[in-house]
Amino acid sequence: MLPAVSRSLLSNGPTSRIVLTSCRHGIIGVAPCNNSTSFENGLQRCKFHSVGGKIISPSQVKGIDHLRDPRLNKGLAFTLEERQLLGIHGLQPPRFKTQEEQIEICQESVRRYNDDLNKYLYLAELQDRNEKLFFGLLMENVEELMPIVYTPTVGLACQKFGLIYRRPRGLFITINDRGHILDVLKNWPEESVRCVCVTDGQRILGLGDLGAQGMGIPVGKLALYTALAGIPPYQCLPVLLDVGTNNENLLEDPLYVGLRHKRVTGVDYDEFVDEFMEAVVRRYGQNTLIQFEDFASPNAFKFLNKYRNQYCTFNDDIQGTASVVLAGVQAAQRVTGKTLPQNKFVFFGAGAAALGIASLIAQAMVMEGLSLQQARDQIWMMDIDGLVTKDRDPKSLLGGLGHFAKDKPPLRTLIDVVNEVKPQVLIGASTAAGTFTPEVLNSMAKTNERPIIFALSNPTSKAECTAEQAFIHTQGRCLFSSGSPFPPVEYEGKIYKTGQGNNAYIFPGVALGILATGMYHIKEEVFLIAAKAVAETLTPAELESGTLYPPLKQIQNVSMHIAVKLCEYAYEKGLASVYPEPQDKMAWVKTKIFSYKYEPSLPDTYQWPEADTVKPKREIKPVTVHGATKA
Ligand SMILES: NC(=O)C1=CN([C@@H]2O[C@H](COP(=O)(O)OP(=O)(O)OC[C@H]3O[C@@H](n4cnc5c(N)ncnc54)[C@H](OP(=O)(O)O)[C@@H]3O)[C@@H](O)[C@H]2O)C=CC1
Ligand SMILES: CC(=O)C(=O)O
Ligand SMILES: [Mg+2]
Repeated sequence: MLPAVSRSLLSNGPTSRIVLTSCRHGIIGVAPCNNSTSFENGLQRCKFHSVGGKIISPSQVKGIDHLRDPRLNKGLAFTLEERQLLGIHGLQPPRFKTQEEQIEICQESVRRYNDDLNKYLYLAELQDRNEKLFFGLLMENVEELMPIVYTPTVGLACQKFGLIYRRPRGLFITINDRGHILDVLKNWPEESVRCVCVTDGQRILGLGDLGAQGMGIPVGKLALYTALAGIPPYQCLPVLLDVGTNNENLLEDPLYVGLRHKRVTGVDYDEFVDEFMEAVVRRYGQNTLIQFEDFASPNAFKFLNKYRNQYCTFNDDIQGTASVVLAGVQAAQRVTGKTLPQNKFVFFGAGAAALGIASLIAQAMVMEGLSLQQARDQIWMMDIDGLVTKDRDPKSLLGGLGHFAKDKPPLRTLIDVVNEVKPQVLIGASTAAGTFTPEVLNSMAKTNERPIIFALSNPTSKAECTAEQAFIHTQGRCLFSSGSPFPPVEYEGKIYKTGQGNNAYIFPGVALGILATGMYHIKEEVFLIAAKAVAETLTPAELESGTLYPPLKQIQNVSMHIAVKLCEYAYEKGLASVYPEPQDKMAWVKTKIFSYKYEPSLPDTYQWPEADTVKPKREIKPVTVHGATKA
């Protein structure tokens, strides 16, 4: 006998047809076919999930699905009633454990691994097994576990992707899918995707071209969308665009899982990305947020400029990084007492991250009264060839780098530039480990009471200097931040905490603000607002301890604060598309937040067969064994 919900579907009248339904839960069931039923890609859409992908139809879930589907699984937290009514009684040990107890066990389990990659694998397996437990564990232990699901360990996971690959997560779209990318996108089982994070794997952290193995990055970024900003996991889609790789080692590696040829470039590549963007909005709507991540610098700038007024998109490496560094600089002003225009900046590395930061800082200086040229004059850029000067070939100066070129002799080394410029702020985004030498750090300390040092390159192995080196060689006076985390440093009896100057302080909150307001395009002001929001959440006590960013355990509050500020901005400027305007913006933002807490698995709507329809007990018939009759 079918449960009541299905029975009611079957009795929809003589004109109804019954069709097989496949939904995002991978569930097959029956549903009536009528005018309100939509067909797409040969399958009927699951009407039960039309409310934000949250509602689960009990009539369509088999008992065992509650243990096998990571979104339904609660492990030993199913009550006796749930176990019996869902038909999973006996499929688990008889003990009951609350979610809190389960989180404690997971904490202990993850700590038993000495190797970070094994911790990563444990967490990936947990996410595949029990989504709410995974996010509960992550959200309650951000400081301890962010370095595992994110930088630095995610870098190692990408490098070893071919070896550790177990279960699919995210969508792989290859250059061979041109012409039917929408069909591939339709294979994604979620109906209510709101955010896409996409990479082509060409510049994965500071590790270079990892091709298809770069998938770990959008997966990690989107785990932070949920863990740091509460964006529901089913609204997030990680995408890897595989156009090949120029990494010779990977091309020869039998474990490599991507297309085994050099990168496709030029018009074919551009049209491929165009088709992908169109396919996303066709399937999920015009204001689906598309975050570009870890593209090589020329492509990063090209797509940002091409799409920013056409789609709801931003480039995290350019804009998110710019915002987090500006936040750190604004926080540092409270210590140094200098206004933004009173600072000179030297950038070591002049790629996507550095140029994004330089441009946003210049914009912020203009808001404090400088002309754009005066602002740019305060900023000195260096790349692998040394100081960026006016005598360079203009065609080699991409992404607006030429705006910062100086009319100076081409100084080659960082120490020469630091000695010449005497900057207040030194920013590394070069992927070149150890380049902030003791000599460079000493020079910063000689000309500044409180030198400001950012070693942004990821993962840890690529940082321009360690936190310890920064404090030792500036006699404990620097204000230091790094892209990947460093433990606190003890120097001459004092403990210094360091902040993580990472765009993770920005992109989750920005995404939450965009979703809450339905903005169609993301203007540069968004990143100025986000920077201010981060800087103002830093308390004087935290600043006193040496860090330029709020502690990671506060990062969920930071994201909400950013989202509220973006709500205020979007409604004031008429950029929001969600109406009516919510009066209490914080309350509104909170309605968007995913809760990792387990919910009852027997919704009120669930109706069980009435007593008279229950199948009677099986009659026990006597059987004959070797001629004798047994009851
Ligand atoms: N903390 C954070 O939130 C973020 C950190 N990052 C990190 O920043 C780093 C750079 O990223 P991104 O800007 O996108 O990368 P790009 O490849 O776009 O830029 C790298 C820049 O560094 C220069 N460079 C490379 N080697 C040296 C060297 N030995 N000496 C001087 N300059 C050098 C390159 O010069 P040339 O072009 O001449 O080769 C280029 O200008 C990465 O490690 C990335 O992980 C990025 C985004 C966010
Ligand atoms: C943090 C980040 O986005 C990067 O290193 O690329
Ligand atoms: Mg990145």
